[in-house]
Amino acid sequence: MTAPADTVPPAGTGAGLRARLLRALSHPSMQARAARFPFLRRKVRREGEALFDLVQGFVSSQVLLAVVELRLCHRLMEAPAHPADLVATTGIPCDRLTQLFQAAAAVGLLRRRRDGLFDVTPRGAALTGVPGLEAMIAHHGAFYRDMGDPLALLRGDGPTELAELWPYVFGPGRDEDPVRARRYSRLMEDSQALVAQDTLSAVSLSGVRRLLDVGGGTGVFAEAAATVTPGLRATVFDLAPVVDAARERLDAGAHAGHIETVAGSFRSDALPDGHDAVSLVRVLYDHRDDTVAELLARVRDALPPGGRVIVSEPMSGGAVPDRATDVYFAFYTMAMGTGTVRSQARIAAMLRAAGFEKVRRHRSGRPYVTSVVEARRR
Ligand SMILES: CC(C)=CCC/C(C)=C/CC/C(C)=C/C=C/C(C)=C/C=C/C=C(C)/C=C/C=C(C)/C=C/C=C(C)/C=C/CC(C)(C)O
Ligand SMILES: C[S@@+](CC[C@H](N)C(=O)[O-])C[C@H]1O[C@@H](n2cnc3c(N)ncnc32)[C@H](O)[C@@H]1O
Repeated sequence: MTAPADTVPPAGTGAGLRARLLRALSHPSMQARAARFPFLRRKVRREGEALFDLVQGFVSSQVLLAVVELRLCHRLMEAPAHPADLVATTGIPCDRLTQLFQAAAAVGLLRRRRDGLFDVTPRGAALTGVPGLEAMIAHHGAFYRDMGDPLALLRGDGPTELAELWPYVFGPGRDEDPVRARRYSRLMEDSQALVAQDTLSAVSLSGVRRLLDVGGGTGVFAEAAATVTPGLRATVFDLAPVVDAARERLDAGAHAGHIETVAGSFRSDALPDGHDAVSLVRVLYDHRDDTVAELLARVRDALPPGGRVIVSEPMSGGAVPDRATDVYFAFYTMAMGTGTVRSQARIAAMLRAAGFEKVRRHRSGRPYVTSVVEARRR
């Protein structure tokens, strides 16, 4: 099959040369021949490994899930062990458990010692300490089932399990079950610690007296902001069942007197005013462009001229696609139903269209945790 004429650059241009080279590299005989040249051999091997890594990604993820479900890193942090030591408590035959230990060592979570015992590596120890990470890994079953047929997901055929897990994206009405709201709030709460840490190291809130955290969940970000900003008072705005859970959490914490909660929907209610900054942490990527445009208009209306809006969430790499956000978060938000990851440039454009100026895109140290864009109301 030949490519359409407009995709094939004229012969003799650099792009034409590149297209011919790529076509040649797709032939097995050419791949074998390239591997015979010492200066190409390393490149050929690396490309093979990179392709194999893509092929086996799901299997590695499921090894990780088994490690998490068995609390293997926790157990081995107490004392190094041989797989045989865990047969009785796990109910897994020794030969299979040995395979799991080997696999976990191969992906860098465990280390096989000379005496045949296994212990954890710094990576395995870090896995147990990253707040919310094990809960996130454990809930991936729903996501992976949605990814089981990626073309159906891309076409938007049928319901997805993640949409059931995060029902609030469909708006009030689907989100009144308090047990369900508590469950998703807990997942967000657990994974918020790193996001708050990176957001607050990207932006300084000094000078902000009143912060409104829209879609603030159970108030973890508001608390973190109050902790690093003396004198800051915050308001958490979220749907009624989430706000109930927030109040319960906040009342037991150190900043209860400094953090108010207001229940409402940003789809139908005006946002509370009297704040000099508004944060939107992991909120926009849950929603379609029209919902986001309306929300940003409400944020603008709630702020005084010069007031700040801070957007923090995993963002697409845009012109330079990013592995964590353009793969994992893009498909995660797609499976949620209405969400999408947007690049910093796209969010900046939406902010400008909503009446904001002086847009700043902060460089992210960990795009897989969050990226930040802030702006001022005109
Ligand atoms: C001791 C010896 C021998 C050497 C020491 C060497 C040394 C110092 C090593 C360093 C060890 C160390 C301290 C490592 C620390 C590692 C850290 C902090 C890792 C952090 C990793 C964070 C990860 C992987 C975060 C993942 C986050 C995910 C998957 C979040 C998903 C969130 C989702 C899906 C949210 C969904 C909610 C919604 C609704 C879409 O908004
Ligand atoms: C992904 S969570 C983020 C929570 C928190 N900001 C965080 O990063 O952990 C999105 C939040 O937006 C809230 N939300 C969704 N739709 C909303 C609406 N229409 N009005 C107010 N809050 C809403 C959800 O209840 C949820 O708490």
